[in-house]
Amino acid sequence: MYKIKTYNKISVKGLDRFDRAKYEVASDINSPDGYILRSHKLHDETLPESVKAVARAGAGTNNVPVADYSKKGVVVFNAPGANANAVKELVLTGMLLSSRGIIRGMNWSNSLTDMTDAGEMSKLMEKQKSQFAGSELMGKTLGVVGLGAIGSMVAETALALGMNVIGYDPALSVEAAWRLPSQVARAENLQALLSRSDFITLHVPAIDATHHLINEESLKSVKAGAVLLNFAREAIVDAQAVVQSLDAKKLGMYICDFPEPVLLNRDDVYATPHIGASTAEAEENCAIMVADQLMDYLENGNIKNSVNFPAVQMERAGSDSARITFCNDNVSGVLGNVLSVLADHNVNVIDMVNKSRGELAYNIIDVEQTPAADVVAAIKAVEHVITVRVI
Ligand SMILES: NC(=O)C1=CN([C@@H]2O[C@H](COP(=O)(O)OP(=O)(O)OC[C@H]3O[C@@H](n4cnc5c(N)ncnc54)[C@H](O)[C@@H]3O)[C@@H](O)[C@H]2O)C=CC1
Ligand SMILES: O=C(O)CCC(=O)C(=O)O
Repeated sequence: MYKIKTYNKISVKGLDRFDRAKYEVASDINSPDGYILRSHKLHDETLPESVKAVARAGAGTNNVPVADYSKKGVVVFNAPGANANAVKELVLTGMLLSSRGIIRGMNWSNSLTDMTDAGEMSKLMEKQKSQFAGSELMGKTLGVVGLGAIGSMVAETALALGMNVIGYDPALSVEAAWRLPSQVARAENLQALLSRSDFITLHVPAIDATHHLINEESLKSVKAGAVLLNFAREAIVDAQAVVQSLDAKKLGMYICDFPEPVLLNRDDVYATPHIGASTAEAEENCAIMVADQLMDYLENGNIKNSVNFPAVQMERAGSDSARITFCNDNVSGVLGNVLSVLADHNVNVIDMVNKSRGELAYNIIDVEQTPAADVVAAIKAVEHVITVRVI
């Protein structure tokens, strides 16, 4: 029986993927084999030794101490692209809210509670509506920082609305580059993007390199009146610097998914409570994707969509065979030493795969018979081997 510990509200559609004959799934569970979580922060928690994999039902993994877990041989999965459409739609909403008098206009309408005559209300409305006039998105320039799953969808939608789109992404993957519409112009650097954009939207991960990417210095480059949208992470923007820029009438508005005390109760800030991925569809997509990945790893050792391990997939050699998986420091000779252990114990290898990523290597070896406990112990004892499983 595998045990899965859940954190946060995980879609039932995803949890239903786990066959309850083989899996116990609960928020309160001892010695779990795996975790499924959303934004719950794991940095200050002790990881039980039983945990083999952690599945983030979403995109960002900054709430998981990935580097520490890598050292322990714990695979961290995420759900790339599974909530991108939900975020894209909220970004679009943010752009529309910032360019039209929607919120102020609705608040004004709702304040007319003393009026009882519909005709009088209509007259007043026609007289006052000019204070809520706005501008259109068509023809404006959108700068997209980070052109991955979300950034590319936002860019595509903006182009369809008749906007000009420029993008900046120094780490763009080949796959993401193929996905990108050819009309997206490339900015040489962040400063060039900021100086040309009427709207700036951030879609980068929260990593050391993006910490306070938007700060006092970079905000000097924005066009007067530009709207900044942050549906990525709080840490990417220095909120204090944003407030200074808003007060100086440089930045026009800040639309974000991360309220901070300094941002509250301002007409030029709209802050939603981290609801970018909070749609039924996104929650289901993410939960289903990571549940499937977690099961395939626990039951077969296959790895898909990990942020710290290589992608490794191998068909089972046959129903009579057994599977050994192990992960090790990515140094030479480890696989050879493990194969020597198997040879010394007359364990015949049928099929195998070995891949590495950064400082880690991961291996799947199908063998003719289930290895005895002393063979597993001997593999574990090989220098640089981190974890071993027989499945
Ligand atoms: N508000 C919300 O609820 C949600 C927020 N997010 C946040 O959005 C981020 C992006 O999500 P996805 O597009 O799905 O991820 P992704 O991994 O598909 O795309 C991220 C892109 O950022 C680029 N990048 C990395 N460093 C950069 C830098 N210094 N400058 C410019 N580009 C850089 C990468 O090359 C990549 O193309 C996530 O890491 C997460 O923090 C994601 C989903 C929901
Ligand atoms: O699960 C959530 O609601 C947060 C989504 C998110 O921020 C992400 O996927 O990176």
